[in-house]
Amino acid sequence: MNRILLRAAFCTKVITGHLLVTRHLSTHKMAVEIGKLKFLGQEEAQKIDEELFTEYAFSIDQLMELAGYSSAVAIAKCYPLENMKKDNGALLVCCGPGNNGGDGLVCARHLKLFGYKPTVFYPKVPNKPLFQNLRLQCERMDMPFLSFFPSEAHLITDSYNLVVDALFGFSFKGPVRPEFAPILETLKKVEAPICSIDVPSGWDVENGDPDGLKPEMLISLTAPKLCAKLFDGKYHYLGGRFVPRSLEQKYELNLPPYPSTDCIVELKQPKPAHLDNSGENN
Ligand SMILES: NC(=O)C1=CN([C@@H]2O[C@H](COP(=O)(O)OP(=O)(O)OC[C@H]3O[C@@H](n4cnc5c(N)ncnc54)[C@H](O)[C@@H]3O)[C@@H](O)[C@H]2O)[C@H](O)CC1
Ligand SMILES: [K+]
Repeated sequence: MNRILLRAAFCTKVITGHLLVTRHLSTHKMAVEIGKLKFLGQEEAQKIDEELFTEYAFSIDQLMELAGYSSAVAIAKCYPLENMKKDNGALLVCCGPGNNGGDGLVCARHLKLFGYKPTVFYPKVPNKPLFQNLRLQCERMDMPFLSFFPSEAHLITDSYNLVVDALFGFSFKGPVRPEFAPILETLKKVEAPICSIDVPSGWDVENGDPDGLKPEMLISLTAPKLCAKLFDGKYHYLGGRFVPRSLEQKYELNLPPYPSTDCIVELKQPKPAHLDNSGENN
């Protein structure tokens, strides 16, 4: 019961002496104890982030690229372009003023390269080269930027196949300030699926928000945050496959194995045991 199921597609090559064995386990399921996969509190998420930059000498651009790329890959997997009915894959990507917003811009860029048609809403661009450049890259790739947020939710529902929510991540502290409050209020009423990067925006990072956004998809980065325990949308993915083993061990993250060379892994709440007849869940 108290487990997360990981659907992993494996293709492993094992060389033993002169024997080459190739194993294809295409629908193999692995169960990971939910109690083992760490759900991070706000401070711990920030500490790990800080340590990646200091102790492990990563730059923010590197990690943001991987975070945004894995988000785009997860979205493309769950919402294939060929199934999109509105305007050949029109999407709205909402980007906030911090690094979560940066992930959103990277995600938009990769979605564009995958053939989707992202429009970006980026109301507060930080005065730092990183964000200015990310915005410019999107502009130069012919992505439209909205100069104001549509006040009516149906305008968004009618025009876009889905909304990427990259407004706030693990540094959000509620209540939401007035400049972003109407945006979140409108997003709550949008009927197109919402895909939240790292944290559903406006949710308390640890306690969620029962009256907040109800994303259909959540892409947790590094490790899920505590609020992800309350996520009950259709798809929950883990991305950001950049955590060194020693850091994972130090914080006892117990990350699930990513399949093969994938940058994402799906996290699935199992059905209650009495409903699951597959036998694979035991
Ligand atoms: N290690 C990783 O997993 C990585 C994750 N990445 C992404 O970075 C965000 C966290 O980024 P950070 O800049 O620390 O914060 P946020 O984007 O969550 O937001 C900060 C931003 O929001 C403003 N703000 C905070 N509270 C409010 C409020 N109540 N109302 C309005 N505005 C608010 C604040 O002033 C800042 O401007 C993480 O979630 C991942 O998505 C990295 O990209 C890679 C490494
Ligand atoms: K978000």
